[in-house]
Amino acid sequence: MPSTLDGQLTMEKTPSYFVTKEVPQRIYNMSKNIKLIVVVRDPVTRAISDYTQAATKRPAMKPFEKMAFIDNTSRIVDTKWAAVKIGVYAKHLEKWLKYFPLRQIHFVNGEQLIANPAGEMAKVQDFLGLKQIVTDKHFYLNETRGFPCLKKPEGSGRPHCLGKTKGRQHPNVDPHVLQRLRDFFKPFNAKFYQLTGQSFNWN
Ligand SMILES: Nc1ncnc2c1ncn2[C@@H]1O[C@H](COP(=O)(O)OS(=O)(=O)O)[C@@H](OP(=O)(O)O)[C@H]1O
Repeated sequence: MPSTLDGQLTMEKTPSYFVTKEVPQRIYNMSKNIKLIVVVRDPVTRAISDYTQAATKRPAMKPFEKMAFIDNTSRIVDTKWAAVKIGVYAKHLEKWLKYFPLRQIHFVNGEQLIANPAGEMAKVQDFLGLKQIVTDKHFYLNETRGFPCLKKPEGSGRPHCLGKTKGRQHPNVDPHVLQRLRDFFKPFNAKFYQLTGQSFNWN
């Protein structure tokens, strides 16, 4: 991490921090008072998003319906598959809570970040003790992308949307497979709501 002067905030993001088991202790050793932000979304949609991204790089990948289970007959969810494993948020969070109190962790609701970006950003700014600089004036819905993009409130400068690798079309997944995954994640989601004190209404 670069040095931070008085009055400055340094931010750093990598999605894999949340799920890499050595990271909470490493970060604790660097700073016990650090503020942590985790963006979470429905783990079933997250798994499909993860798969979509991987399948773009590896077109020979098996269909999602085959990847999700350990074999074709038993319908046991493959918890070793990263797309599934990462979505078991409660297990990852428990490791962080051994080092950091909940008040130092802020959870951004990934669905709300799309539906109401200014609202989610207000909570982030609050958590970081910042003035409410980013507001609804900074977002507009890009109809073509179907996602919010950033704009300068004064109308000057070009708007900025995330790159083409974000907000990709997901494959249609067999509804029975989706239901099986929903059932699998249900208790872990409940545990996550209990640990965070927040309900994300994923089921
Ligand atoms: N504003 C805006 N524009 C485009 N996409 C948006 C936006 N806000 C959130 N999202 C969702 O972000 C998902 C991609 O995030 P990732 O977690 O893959 O990003 S990364 O791992 O940090 O690179 C991406 O997932 P996919 O839809 O599966 O591509 C989006 O659903």
